[in-house]
Amino acid sequence: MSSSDPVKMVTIREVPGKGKGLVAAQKIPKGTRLLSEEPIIRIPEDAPDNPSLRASIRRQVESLTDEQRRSFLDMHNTYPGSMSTNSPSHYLGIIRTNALPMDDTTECGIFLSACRINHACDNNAQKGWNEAIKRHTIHALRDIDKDEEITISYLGVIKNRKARQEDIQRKFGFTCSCRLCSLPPHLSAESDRRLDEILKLDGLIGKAGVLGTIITAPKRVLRHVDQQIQLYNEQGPSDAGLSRAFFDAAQIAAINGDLARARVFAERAASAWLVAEGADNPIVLKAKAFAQDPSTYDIYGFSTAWKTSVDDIPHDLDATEFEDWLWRREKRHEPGQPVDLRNRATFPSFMELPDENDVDEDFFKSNDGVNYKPRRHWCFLAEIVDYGALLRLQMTIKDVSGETLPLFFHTDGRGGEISPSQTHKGYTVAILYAQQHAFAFSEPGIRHEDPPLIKIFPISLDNLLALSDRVQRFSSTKDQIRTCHGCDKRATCLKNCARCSMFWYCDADCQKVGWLDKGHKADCKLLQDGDLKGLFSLNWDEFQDFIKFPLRP
Ligand SMILES: C[S@@+](CC[C@H](N)C(=O)[O-])C[C@H]1O[C@@H](n2cnc3c(N)ncnc32)[C@H](O)[C@@H]1O
Repeated sequence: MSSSDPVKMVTIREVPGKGKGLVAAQKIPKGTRLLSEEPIIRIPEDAPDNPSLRASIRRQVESLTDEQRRSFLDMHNTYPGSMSTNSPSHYLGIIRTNALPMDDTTECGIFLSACRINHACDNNAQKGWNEAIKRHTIHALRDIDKDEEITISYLGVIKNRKARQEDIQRKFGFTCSCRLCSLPPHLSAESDRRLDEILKLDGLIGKAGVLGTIITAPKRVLRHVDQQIQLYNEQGPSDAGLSRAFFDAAQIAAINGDLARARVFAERAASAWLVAEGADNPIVLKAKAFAQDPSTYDIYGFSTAWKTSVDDIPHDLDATEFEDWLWRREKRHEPGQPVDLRNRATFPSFMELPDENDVDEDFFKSNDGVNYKPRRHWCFLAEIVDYGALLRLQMTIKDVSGETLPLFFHTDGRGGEISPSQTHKGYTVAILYAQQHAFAFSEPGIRHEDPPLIKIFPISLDNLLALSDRVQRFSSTKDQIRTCHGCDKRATCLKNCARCSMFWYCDADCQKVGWLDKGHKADCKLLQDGDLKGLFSLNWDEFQDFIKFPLRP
């Protein structure tokens, strides 16, 4: 990250097809500050052309040294007006062609070397205004070879090829032929798909809002950032959007009280910004301060749903496990192993459900942009808190995150399909493909229309989840080793319960312990229900066609 002599590091040269450009005079490591310049001329951004602007520009040009003036007048002008190189229109044309924004001010400026840098969509350097030193800086985003051209992006957000080409042509009047714009069609299509997806995720993350889904469904927003970062990394690791994305993740964690992850994300944002902006840039200092003590950040702890301390950062995980922890990724479901009913991707809370009025791409996919079908199956679990029937059966239910909501039965039989013996406080409803519905006369809830999509299990939600924990422990196999439900011994040759075929035992004695002392009598009775067993054995991640009750795994 050193800032050595810029004269030696870069040089201005003719670049075929682009006029002049900046070229590396030596090998330059990633993160090196290539330039740090004060403006020689500054004007208000988007200033209208009027006599006072022209007078200000003339004054500034006249006060340049001879060498500065020569360099300024040698700059490219895409606004040919007056033929005279000494006229204010020519000056203004040069400024409009070359000026770089000074982000924290409302001005833009002419910088003798930075304004010589040509554009590439896969730029190897990053431009930025550093308010602390009042200079414009250029940093190497990756290792740059001697004689390689230094490039920056003239565009704010990187879009697909067609949109980029249109923007560049419209705003700057040239056609970009960088490596990214010259990819063969199939690779270009792949890159476009990633960039479109990144942009779409950007929209979803931006829409989330500090008091919106960041609090009510934080895991979903974090998943969007996780996906975005994976796409950035596939696209090319040096995109400037990466630092922003890590900082977004740090904020999502901090807002929800998760200091451990907030620290890790903020550290990653700081390191990415350090490369692109340099150690003295306020944004790097801000990210470092955030990482140092995320609890001092003003958005910390709006919710305590994810409360952790910075000491909770795990140190004994391998790289993949650490990323899974960091991003709160649901454990991938291993085929042949029982499904975990605590997995919120498959068994979401109400706030995590898709909204009926939106196409939530987390849940649905389309091949033609018109017809959508589920990406996977999902099932909403909630406990009956209350119920009644006026015009139709209605329930108040409590979901996995403790939120209560209404469930209205808009079936042909207005809920009459549900037998009274099932309508019981403390029982758990399971609704396949549930979506959020905005009722005109009540708070948001679920409008249930299709009888085969609902099932009521005679068990409380807490007990169902506890049963799922036991199933995870005593019904799964790792390297052909199982755990005896009676004595916890781990072995390969256990016998399974002949009734439910899900729990395993060393022998009849252990089975007796399991049955009488460890609650298997009740569990086994519940597991006689093929639908409950189905919840544990269905392949939820692969959607072929809609499933319904009774489940046929
Ligand atoms: C800020 S100047 C860059 C320096 C300029 N080449 C010069 O000779 O002074 C911007 C202009 O450079 C040219 N330019 C920049 N990037 C280019 C690229 N990738 N391909 C072709 N021309 C480019 C365009 O004419 C553009 O309007």
